Amino acid sequence: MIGSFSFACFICFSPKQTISFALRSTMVSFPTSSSSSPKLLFRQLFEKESSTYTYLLADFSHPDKPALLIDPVDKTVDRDLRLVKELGLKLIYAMNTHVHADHITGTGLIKGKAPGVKSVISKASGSKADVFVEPGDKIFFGNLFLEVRATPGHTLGCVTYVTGEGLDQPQPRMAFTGDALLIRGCGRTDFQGGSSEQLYKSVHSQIFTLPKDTLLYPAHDYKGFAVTTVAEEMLYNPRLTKDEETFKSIMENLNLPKPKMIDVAVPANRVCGLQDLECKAS
Ligand SMILES: N[C@@H](CCC(=O)N[C@@H](CSS)C(=O)NCC(=O)O)C(=O)O
Ligand SMILES: [Fe+2]
Repeated sequence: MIGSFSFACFICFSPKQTISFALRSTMVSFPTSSSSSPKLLFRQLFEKESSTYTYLLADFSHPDKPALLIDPVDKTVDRDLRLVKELGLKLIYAMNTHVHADHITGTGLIKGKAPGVKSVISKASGSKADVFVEPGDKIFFGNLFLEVRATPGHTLGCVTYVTGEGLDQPQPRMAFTGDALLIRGCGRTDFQGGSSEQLYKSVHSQIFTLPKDTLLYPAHDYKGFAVTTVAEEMLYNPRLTKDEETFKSIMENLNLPKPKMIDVAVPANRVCGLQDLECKAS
């Protein structure tokens, strides 16, 4: 223990939805060596059938240890909830970066197994969820927050969640890019409102403008990578370093087969995955 202090905590999803309350807290020592902040607990989890990354983030210095999951997968929900329990965290949000086409989101199952957890997705996704986020919104967990950036192009409603700026926030910043930016690649743009023109603009205006040392964490990796940085992708991304016309031509000629689960996954994910009884209509 290194001291105690009072502070205000804000839960703020949009300028219109702000709840604030005062808390008394005790700072605890740095919980993990995998994070660059004294408060953030961070875990990168992998689902091997769809090569999906799920991210667990928590404010470990807050008495409740509030936590969130980004892009949970239905098949690994039990693993993820076990980890949350083992670490003594209170899961408050199960979030998606977009409507996934290759696997069923774990958010619906999580809501069934851990009542009180709220599902989160962008308003632009047109999907059901408890909380709809828009660009600029902040999703607080304890004293930490994620900021929402719109990064459409892979799908219309894709967002990137970026750790907040400021002394108490993790440095370097971390950005969870979904399928907008993959390590040395990017999401395909040939279905679900995809647009290569939009994706190019999204990455260049919303991701490549972040500080160069920002750690980028994608929703998938098919090549064995785990993390990259803005600087690395601006130098070495084989698609996004090209000019816009070349990028569009690359994307038009990918000729990828449709994801095996697309016909099951997209309809399920539009209603927050399996067991969506608690999801509110959009
Ligand atoms: N083979 C997989 C699907 C692979 C795929 O299409 N991945 C997507 C992200 S999931 S929507 C993608 O955008 N890939 C880009 C790329 O360059 O590979 C399956 O059948 O599920
Ligand atoms: Fe996707």
